[in-house]
Amino acid sequence: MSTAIIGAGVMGETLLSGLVRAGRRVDQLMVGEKRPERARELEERYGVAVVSNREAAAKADTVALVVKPQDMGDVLDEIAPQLRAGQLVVSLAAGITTDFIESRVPDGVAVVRVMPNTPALVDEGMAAISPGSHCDEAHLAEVESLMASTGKVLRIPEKQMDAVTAISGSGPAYIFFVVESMIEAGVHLGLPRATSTELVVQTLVGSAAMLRETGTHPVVLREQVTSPNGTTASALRELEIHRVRAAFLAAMEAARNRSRELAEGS
Ligand SMILES: NC(=O)C1=CN([C@@H]2O[C@H](COP(=O)(O)OP(=O)(O)OC[C@H]3O[C@@H](n4cnc5c(N)ncnc54)[C@H](O)[C@@H]3O)[C@@H](O)[C@H]2O)C=CC1
Ligand SMILES: O=C(O)[C@@H]1CCC=N1
Repeated sequence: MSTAIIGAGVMGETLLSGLVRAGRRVDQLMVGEKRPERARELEERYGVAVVSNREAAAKADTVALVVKPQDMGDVLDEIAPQLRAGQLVVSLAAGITTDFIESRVPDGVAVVRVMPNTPALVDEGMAAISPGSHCDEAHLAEVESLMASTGKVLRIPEKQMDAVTAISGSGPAYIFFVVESMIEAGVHLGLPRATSTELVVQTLVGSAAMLRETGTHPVVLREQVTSPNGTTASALRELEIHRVRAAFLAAMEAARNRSRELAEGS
């Protein structure tokens, strides 16, 4: 089964590198990319063929669209004449609905919407997938296997996609923001930057491993760290005073709303 990736920016390369690491034959992969210097970079790095979008659409069994939501209409108009029944189009773009894609491709082309995230680069990705209306179990299984090469995959109803985008699609950015803030705080407290960075990164990795390996609720894990009248309680009081919990809710509502706006083309 050949796979084409159209749009090889951050997420397109993440998908491509994951497929290569998972052992997909490079001669079964191809890339369509608008920027010539970026195309050359990927050819050199992976030995993958970079072809026109139309050639990619004509040749591949599965066509993964990884361009910005605002570019999706143009790309679909460009490749639609090359697509034929039986092919599978997979969109990784925020906001873009399967309805939008299905209205622009020939009948009989199956469509699956995916929301991945960047930890896929280290095979710890979280991808959610939703079928379009002409999609059967084999198509979903194909996309599941595509995304499972770089992490976990969850099947969800498409109406949950905007919320999923706000939580796991954008999620790594919130975590990196927290990490960056904690490292900076360590520097303010007098720690060398390298020491602060090592402390914060390992604390994050250790906490994530506890969540996954114990399956214990995060509230319980937080309570275990919070000694009566101790340091953690003092810190958590400040986070509540500064309404960090409310800020997270507002931030993720904003991301969900932005995903909805992208569906409307803005
Ligand atoms: N970066 C992330 O963490 C995530 C991104 N996504 C989705 O992935 C998509 C791409 O996002 P990024 O990789 O971050 O953006 P990006 O800007 O890094 O990559 C987009 C790529 O598409 C190329 N491109 C644009 N028009 C093209 C065309 N007509 N033909 C061929 N290539 C074309 C650009 O040159 C660029 O290399 C977006 O729809 C985004 O919503 C989804 C989940 C996470
Ligand atoms: O920021 C964005 O729009 C994309 C979608 C999810 C993560 N990055």
